[in-house]
Amino acid sequence: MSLGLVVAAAAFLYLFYELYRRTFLDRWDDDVPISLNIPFINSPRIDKIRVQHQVVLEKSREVGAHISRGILPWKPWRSTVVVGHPTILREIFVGKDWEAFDRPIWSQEPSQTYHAGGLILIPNGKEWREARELLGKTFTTTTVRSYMPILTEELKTFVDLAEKENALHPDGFDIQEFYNRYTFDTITRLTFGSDLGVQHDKETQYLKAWDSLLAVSSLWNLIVSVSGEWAVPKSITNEFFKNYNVIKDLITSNLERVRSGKTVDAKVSILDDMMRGQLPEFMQTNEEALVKQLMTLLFAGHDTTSALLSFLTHHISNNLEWQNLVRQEVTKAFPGNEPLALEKLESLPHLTAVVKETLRMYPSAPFGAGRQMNRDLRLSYADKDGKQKFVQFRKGDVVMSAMFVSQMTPEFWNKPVDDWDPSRWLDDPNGGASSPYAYAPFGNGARRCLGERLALGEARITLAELVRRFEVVPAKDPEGKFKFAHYFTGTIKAANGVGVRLLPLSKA
Ligand code: HEM
Repeated sequence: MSLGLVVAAAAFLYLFYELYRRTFLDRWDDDVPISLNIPFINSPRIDKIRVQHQVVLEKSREVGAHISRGILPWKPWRSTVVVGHPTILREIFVGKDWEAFDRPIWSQEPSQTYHAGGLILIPNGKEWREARELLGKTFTTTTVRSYMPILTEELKTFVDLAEKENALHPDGFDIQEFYNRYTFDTITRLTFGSDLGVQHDKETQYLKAWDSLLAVSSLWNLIVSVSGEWAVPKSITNEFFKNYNVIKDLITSNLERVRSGKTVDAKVSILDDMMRGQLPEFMQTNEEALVKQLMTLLFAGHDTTSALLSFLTHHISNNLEWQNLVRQEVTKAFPGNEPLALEKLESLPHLTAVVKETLRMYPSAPFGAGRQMNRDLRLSYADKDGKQKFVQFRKGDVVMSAMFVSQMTPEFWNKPVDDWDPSRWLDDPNGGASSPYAYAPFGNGARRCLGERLALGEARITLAELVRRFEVVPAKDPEGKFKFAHYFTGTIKAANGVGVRLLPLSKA
């Protein structure tokens, strides 16, 4: 190749890059560090894909910037802004422009069929408000308390089965696996009124179909985000709809049951409650829209609660001091094995502190629900030296609310953030954070998690029952098969399960 050609190629590349930079990279004109993301190579690296929440946190600590922007080189007009700074989180959740942070367009794509249109992914606007109002009625403090008979029954099954497993494996067993089935039975029963019995039989078609549905749709999403809908093989869509239809049939059969006036075991269900109210028009005229609202509850309320219980049990089993504090509090409030009641459990400070602290270190959905800008917006925040900084959002930008970052950044907390230390919550509702928006495991504002009271109720009642019956200690694990780690698949889970032994208290 002649020297002239090399010079011409270099000049062309330089001009191309300059044009690219000026047109795309400089257009944001703010203080947010920018990186060109190449999926699987630097963002997230393929070997780190399961711990991307930790990678984001580490990067944020390393550069001291708690907001960052990534762009795909071939889609430079749209950036993804990861926000872990409480000032901007506040704007996203409750600021005067909160509606500019809408749900993402991709949430309307076919790969999201099972819950697109459900409350989590429905765009801001009339249909979302109507759905939120309807479902909101089934998640008030009073309604959640009325779910106690179902919660108590499922809890009893869980404890019986865990006790049997414990007897079979004196060195310890994985309690996360049991939580997974317990929370699935609880949420399906509360939502549709169906007692699926997966606690007794993990091979039931429903749990299998649900797990496959989530796995296949993650794969589908991944292909779409890197290449586009055209690249999704037919085998994936077929597998998706096969599983989708199992869950859909379960819901529609319950819809028919409610419409024909039958209730299950004379117990309540969210579906029964919903159908007693006035359905918004868009759900009356389109049954699929109604089905999706219910599927969303299953999606939102299963993994998240199971993760909270798993991480809670991990820490309680490794911290007998706090376990004893919670036990003393529970046995004092419910002497002589009195039945547990949510009203009283909600007022126990140590129980509340351990749950809050667990959600600080392991917010089940570490990036919340994705958002996408429906218009341009420029916001300011102060860095740690009090200097004013700007972040420019452009229409179409994807925005991730990274509460995992704000909850784990030393700058925003007055005690070490890497320690599980529930005491930070005893005297301060903000846990010693410099802003009430540094802590947001359930989000905040108009789109705050609807199931928060239910999730907290399940966590409180389960932990209270466990610690008043057993001393919960770590599994004997010389080979490290339960080595503690967490991984990310939209929600976080304990990567190797949570190994425990349950020592009945009379013999402990
Ligand atoms: C520990 C358990 C849970 C955690 C940590 C959690 C967390 C979250 C988060 C972070 C959001 C997004 C908030 C935002 O982007 O502003 C959310 C939304 C939502 N969650 Fe939960 N969640 C949990 C359990 C549940 C349960 C049990 C249900 C119901 C069965 C539920 C139903 C919902 C719904 C319907 C939304 C969407 C609300 C809307 O967009 O209007 N969640 N949740």
